[in-house]
Amino acid sequence: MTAQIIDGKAFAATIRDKVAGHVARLKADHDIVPGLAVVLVGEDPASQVYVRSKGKQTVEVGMQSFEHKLDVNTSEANLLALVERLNGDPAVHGILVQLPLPKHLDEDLVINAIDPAKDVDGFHISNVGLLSTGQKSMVPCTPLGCLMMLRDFHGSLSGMDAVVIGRSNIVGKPMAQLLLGDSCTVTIAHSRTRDIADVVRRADIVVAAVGRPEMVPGDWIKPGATVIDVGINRIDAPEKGEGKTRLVGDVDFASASRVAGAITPVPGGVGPMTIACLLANTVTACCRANGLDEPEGLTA
Ligand SMILES: Nc1nc(=O)c2c([nH]1)NC[C@@H]1CN(c3ccc(C(=O)N[C@@H](CCC(=O)O)C(=O)O)cc3)C=[N+]21
Ligand SMILES: [Mg+2]
Repeated sequence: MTAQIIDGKAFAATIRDKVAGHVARLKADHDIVPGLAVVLVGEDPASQVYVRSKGKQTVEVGMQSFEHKLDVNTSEANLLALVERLNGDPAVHGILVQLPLPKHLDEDLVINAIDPAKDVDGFHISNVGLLSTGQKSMVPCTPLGCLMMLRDFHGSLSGMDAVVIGRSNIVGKPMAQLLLGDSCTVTIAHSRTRDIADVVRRADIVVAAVGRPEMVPGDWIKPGATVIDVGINRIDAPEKGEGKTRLVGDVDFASASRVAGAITPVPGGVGPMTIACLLANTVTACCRANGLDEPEGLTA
């Protein structure tokens, strides 16, 4: 069997089209332009690439983009002062502080300083609590994108066995909450899970989010299962030439795609959906801030 490829890049383009439509309507009917502020501390090259990509796509769908770049040695007080300023800025509906932060900055402190209504990453403890109790919240972009692809492919997820590999606050835990919300039977597996191959082999849905290149082999996958690969790992690719690299997921695509029913590729799977959902969350936050009906099909 050869798995169907779930094209996240194409799906993300349809999400951006919907977002652009809502943005145009907000402008025409209410003279409102949604704004997204992205804060980058330091000069990590990969982070710079993502931030540039976010800014470009924000503008492409008609929203305002505010980029704030701070020196790698910036103080916590300085960063918190910026967050406060953005919290109070009515042109800013969404705030994203790019993670990871340099070691001397307390990520939890900074994230929880963001106004939860502007927390388009969904990382603030208020949003985490709201999501886990099934209340309206801002939902983390990567898990939201995964959920959208799963719903699109399967329709209802009710009663399916889902295994999430990885227990991070940014992907694993919120992913599990969303799958539970859609009535899956959810297992979270991680580095200490016993007989992990057998645990994963039970799953109708596998979401791999560990950040270890190609750690999930095809023989962990139940024939016909749907595999969502969240990992984006840059590895050496000497076969492409001296010093070259390539992107791979947390799943061994070659072997898994021979067993799975459907699978997301890397690149072109979850990554583009993450950014599309960031734009979707910004429109949602803007509508809520203005007491307007929020866009349908762009929230969990
Ligand atoms: N507060 C915060 N929120 C984030 O959402 C966040 C973050 N910090 N820190 C860094 C990670 C990483 N991230 C990616 C988003 C899109 C792609 C993406 O579009 N990737 C392309 C490939 C890009 C390439 O070629 O390098 C793809 O998978 O097809 C990748 C990575 C968001 N992050
Ligand atoms: Mg830190």
